[in-house]
Amino acid sequence: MEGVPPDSLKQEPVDLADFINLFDFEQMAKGKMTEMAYEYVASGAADELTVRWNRQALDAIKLNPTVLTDVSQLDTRISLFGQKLAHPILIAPTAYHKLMHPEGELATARGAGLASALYVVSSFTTTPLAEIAQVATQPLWFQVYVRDDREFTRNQIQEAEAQGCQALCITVDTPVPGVRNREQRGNFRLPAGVTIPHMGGPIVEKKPFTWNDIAWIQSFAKTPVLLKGILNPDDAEKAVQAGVSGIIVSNHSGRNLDTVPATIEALPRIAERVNRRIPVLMDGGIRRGTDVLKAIALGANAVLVGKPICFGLACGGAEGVAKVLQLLTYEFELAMILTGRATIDSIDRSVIWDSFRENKQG
Ligand SMILES: Cc1cc2nc3c(=O)[nH]c(=O)nc-3n(C[C@H](O)[C@H](O)[C@H](O)COP(=O)(O)O)c2cc1C
Ligand SMILES: CCCCCCCCCCCCCCC(=O)C(=O)O
Repeated sequence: MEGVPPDSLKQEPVDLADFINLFDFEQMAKGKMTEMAYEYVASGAADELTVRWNRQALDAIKLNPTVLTDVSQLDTRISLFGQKLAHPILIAPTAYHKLMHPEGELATARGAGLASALYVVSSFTTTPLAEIAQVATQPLWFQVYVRDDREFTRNQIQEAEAQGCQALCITVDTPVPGVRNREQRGNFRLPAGVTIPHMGGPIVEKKPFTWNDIAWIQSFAKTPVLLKGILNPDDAEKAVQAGVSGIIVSNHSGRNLDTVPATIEALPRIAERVNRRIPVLMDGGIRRGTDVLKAIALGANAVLVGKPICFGLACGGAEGVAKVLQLLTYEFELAMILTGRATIDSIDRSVIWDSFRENKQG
């Protein structure tokens, strides 16, 4: 358990056959992680209203299935920026994987490989990107927190691209972290020996982070640039005007600004404004195959999953991560079959029961 105090993780074997849906992982992970790590992952900002709304809003959407459709040739494949993916479920960037499992991000990358999933590596990775890239068999993207030291950020991005990362997700919703009361009570700190090799030292200068920085990143980035953390349709329009390659509709799992809307609520109006000019991805509360279907129907090209990956990692390392993704893709395939949709392109607004459709279609 290199770099992690032996008592910081409770690694007793679990039988992954016992996990039948994504919610089971959180239950089990609570017993497997230190309290500090569990509170860090599970919590949201302030009163956690947005955390709850992410789930409630997805639950409230009803489906409108079509019967007697030929779904024998089910095809979940998508293409993003020319990259061919087996399915539209990506691993969201989450920090500090060595708090969840001694193999940290290496296990996550292996799990992504087992489940044919694209993995967005956090800039708060506790494992160097070069090592992750060595074990990855699926595409990697890199998430960027823009540093006060912009030369550091430029080097970080160039290093990520040199390691083979195929896109950059610039997180724009966290100029500062939110009011994280549970994290504060848990007295969050990194255990001795766990480091974040791609974040650099402490902040020395509070520098504004604006659209000018996005233009600057695009001036040297060789890979597609996505903005992660868009909720406002006006910002989505500015992102298109700025020439970015894609956006991720996200409220950071309710960890930053509490009381912003659920992402599934923000998604349709953003998708409408973007009007397919660039891909729109979405995350926040995706736990069921039907959630993936609803997000695609309401305008997402793909979704990302955060907390369940952390819990899967804590429960079973690479196999736990893979099991989370396999359960979700399996549920998604069933949802496609049961709604009569054989391809991703055929998942449109008509699969949403009309009380939730903005443009009623009779
Ligand atoms: C424990 C944890 C750590 C996270 N770390 C990052 C991060 O380093 N960078 C980032 O852009 N987003 C981070 N996020 C946000 C996720 O990328 C993603 O937006 C969110 O988790 C999706 O919602 P979900 O967890 O409900 O699936 C983190 C989320 C969690 C739960
Ligand atoms: C080490 C200095 C970092 C400067 C960059 C500022 C970005 C804000 C940092 C927020 C911490 C969030 C950690 C991971 C995360 O996104 C989450 O927990 O959620």
